Amino acid sequence: MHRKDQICHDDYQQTASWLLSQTQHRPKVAIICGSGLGMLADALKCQDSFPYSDIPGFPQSTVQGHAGRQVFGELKEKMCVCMQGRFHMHEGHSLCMVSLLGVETLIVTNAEGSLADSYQVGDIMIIKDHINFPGLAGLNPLNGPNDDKFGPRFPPMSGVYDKDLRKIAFDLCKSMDVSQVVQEGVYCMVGGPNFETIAEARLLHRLGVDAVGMSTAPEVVVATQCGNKVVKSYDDIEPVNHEAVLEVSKLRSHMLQTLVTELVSWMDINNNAV
Ligand SMILES: O=P(O)(O)O[C@@H]1C[C@H](O)[C@@H](CO)O1
Ligand code: HPA
Repeated sequence: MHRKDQICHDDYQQTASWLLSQTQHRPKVAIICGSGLGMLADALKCQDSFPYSDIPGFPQSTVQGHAGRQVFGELKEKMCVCMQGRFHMHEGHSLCMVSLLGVETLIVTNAEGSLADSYQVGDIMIIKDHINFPGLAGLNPLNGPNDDKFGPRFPPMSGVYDKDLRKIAFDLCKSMDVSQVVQEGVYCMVGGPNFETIAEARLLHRLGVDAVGMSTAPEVVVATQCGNKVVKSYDDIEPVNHEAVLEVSKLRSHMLQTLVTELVSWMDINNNAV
């Protein structure tokens, strides 16, 4: 949603309360669907879905391949909420408010560009850590006066990507017999919306970045401040333009959907509908 220095906790709370008044679902897991990966939301059973334009105080998703709906429903009998369309920093928003819905675990997917020499187009990478480039330069979603209702002023970011959930994801990939296309690596967020120059890509590669994209890090920073566990997977691609990104993400969309579905089914979650 909006930057925290523009919108306060009460505003987020009003939006969250409105959503909770419109649905019986009380999700413990939130899934952010990356470019071209919105079918994760379509798979939810007993859906209640809300176009962003109908949600009070919600911005619009403007990137092609992001439908712009908040979808509540069940995945393997676990209550989830999917953001079918995320807000990128380059769209002027940098943060989601799913924590106020009672969500405890965030699963983030996206479609990004590979830099690691050993990666192939279409590989799936499980993120083990990130570099928040805009954040390092002062463009942080936590900028502005801190409201302790969100979380601490100086939240630690070591061990953000939950080790146990990552292990479960890898074990699931083994049992799905797809380990050959699954990688683990470091993701770097850049501001976009232009893709990197060759010199910029080389710089990131030298810094140890395995894949680069324009999202995810701010969502994970905010979710971590709010006390959520995060697991992250994404299609790793070598794009030349956004259409190519969407095309490649289609390659693995089914596999990613199965992986996220199985991961959710393994989570120890108590459903508590109203
Ligand atoms: O939402 P994600 O991170 O999957 O979207 C990527 C990043 C850019 O917005 C866009 C570039 O193709 O796709
Ligand atoms: N760079 C930044 N963002 C991206 C890329 C990329 O190469 N591919 C998909 N999103």
